[in-house]
Amino acid sequence: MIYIATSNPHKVEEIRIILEGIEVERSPKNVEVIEDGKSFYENSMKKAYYYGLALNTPVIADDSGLEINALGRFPGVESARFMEGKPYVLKMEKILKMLESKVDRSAQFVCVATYFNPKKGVLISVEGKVEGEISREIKGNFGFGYDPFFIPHGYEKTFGELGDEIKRKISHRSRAFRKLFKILKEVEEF
Ligand SMILES: O=c1[nH]c(=O)c2ncn([C@@H]3O[C@H](COP(=O)(O)OP(=O)(O)OP(=O)(O)O)[C@@H](O)[C@H]3O)c2[nH]1
Ligand SMILES: [Mg+2]
Repeated sequence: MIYIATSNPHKVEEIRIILEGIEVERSPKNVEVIEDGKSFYENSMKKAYYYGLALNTPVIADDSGLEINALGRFPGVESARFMEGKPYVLKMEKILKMLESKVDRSAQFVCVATYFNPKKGVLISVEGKVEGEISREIKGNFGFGYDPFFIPHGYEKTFGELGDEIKRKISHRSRAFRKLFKILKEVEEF
């Protein structure tokens, strides 16, 4: 069993599906981590490091977000803090307004997955991405956050409409965590 260094239950559910066969649990402690990093890497490593120290056992962390190219890869590492506390539908409506005058609707979800073993000082971070575009309408209730207006390349529907079956195969999170555990199978007894 391995703890996930997150306060986000949606991530725990998705990582559990991705890492089928490996038992994962949400951290029993909520560790206050200031996510002031300029990159997903910095925030992901910070979360893994501080949770790993607090729990004194190996942990995995995820820092992720949506980058919209015509908006200078906004909201990026600010994805969670943009309009903090407001429902995601309001965040998405605001972003759709920001995109009204733009031709380029390309975007990508990015996830950096980090493993930290405080006993051996092993820290490994890998990135996963899924390219796509921002839809003109908010559609579907699957997934979480900005899923209902992100259409992954190769599909006509949003992640919100496509659901777990597709997302678990192609999402930024599944790509990052599958890559991470491929390495861990070699370097740590997983
Ligand atoms: O629609 C989405 N589908 C996804 O698959 C996805 N993955 C991340 N995000 C967004 O990016 C931010 C994460 O911020 P984040 O990595 O800091 O996580 P968080 O603050 O929720 O929990 P924690 O892991 O930091 O405790 C939040 O705004 C999420 O909505 C997603 N949105
Ligand atoms: Mg966060």
